[in-house]
Amino acid sequence: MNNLILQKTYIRTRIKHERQNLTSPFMQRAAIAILGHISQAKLIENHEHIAFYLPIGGEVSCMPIIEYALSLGKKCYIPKVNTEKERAMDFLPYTGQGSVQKGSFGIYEPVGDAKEAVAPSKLSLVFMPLVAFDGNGNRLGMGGGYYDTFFANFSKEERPELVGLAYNFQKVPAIPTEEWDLRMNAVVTPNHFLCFTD
Ligand SMILES: Nc1nc2c(c(=O)[nH]1)N(C=O)[C@@H](CNc1ccc(C(=O)N[C@@H](CCC(=O)O)C(=O)O)cc1)CN2
Ligand SMILES: Nc1ncnc2c1ncn2[C@@H]1O[C@H](COP(=O)(O)OP(=O)(O)OP(=O)(O)O)[C@@H](O)[C@H]1O
Repeated sequence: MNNLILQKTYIRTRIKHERQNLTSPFMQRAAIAILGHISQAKLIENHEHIAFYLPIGGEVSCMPIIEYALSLGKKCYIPKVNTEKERAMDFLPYTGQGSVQKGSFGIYEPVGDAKEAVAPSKLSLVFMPLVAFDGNGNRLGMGGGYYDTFFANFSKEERPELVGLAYNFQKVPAIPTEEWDLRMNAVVTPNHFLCFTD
């Protein structure tokens, strides 16, 4: 393995380990605090088609934000790994807890198939799971390359607003980057709404 991949693997392992030990009250408080920043910034109000994720392994929960977005009449989508292609996922409509089941990697995914997926160009706001981030908006994910691949063919202008959700301890001094790594526009933590400039 080259040095860059080793560094990514090291950061990923360390932070994933730290995330495993979070308690449910801690995670609930964080999710509510994050919703507070998002509602105060009126981030949801300007968008109609919004992508979320359903958390695993100590990721920040989007559930309070999803409920808030649904209450505003927004269309919400959740990723589903497309097992027929490499590093591919689709965003399917989220209509409530009854419409999801455990899928790839043990993550809850919508029951429907890829035919129901939203056209990627409709999404204007995407909440991203992440393992670690840095002060330049670089993101380290689970290592599957799913988000990088999904947005690889978008030009900068077409790309939706990418907003990571994280706990404060997921911020690291620097994430080593490869040419395909996406930069996020913002990261929301329980303490801060961090916007990154170009
Ligand atoms: N909640 C959530 N949904 C998501 C993602 C994500 O990061 N988080 N993804 C973003 O890409 C896609 C799935 N990508 C994944 C890529 C790799 C692994 C993975 O390596 N999992 C470990 C076990 C999980 C763990 O460590 O807790 C494994 O299978 O060994 C999981 C998901 C689509 N849906
Ligand atoms: N646009 C791309 N073109 C070719 N290969 C890619 C691309 N994006 C990602 N990959 C491949 O996917 C692997 C994982 O990428 P990376 O470590 O950046 O994933 P990640 O951002 O942590 O994962 P995820 O987006 O699934 O959360 C890379 O080693 C690379 O081989």
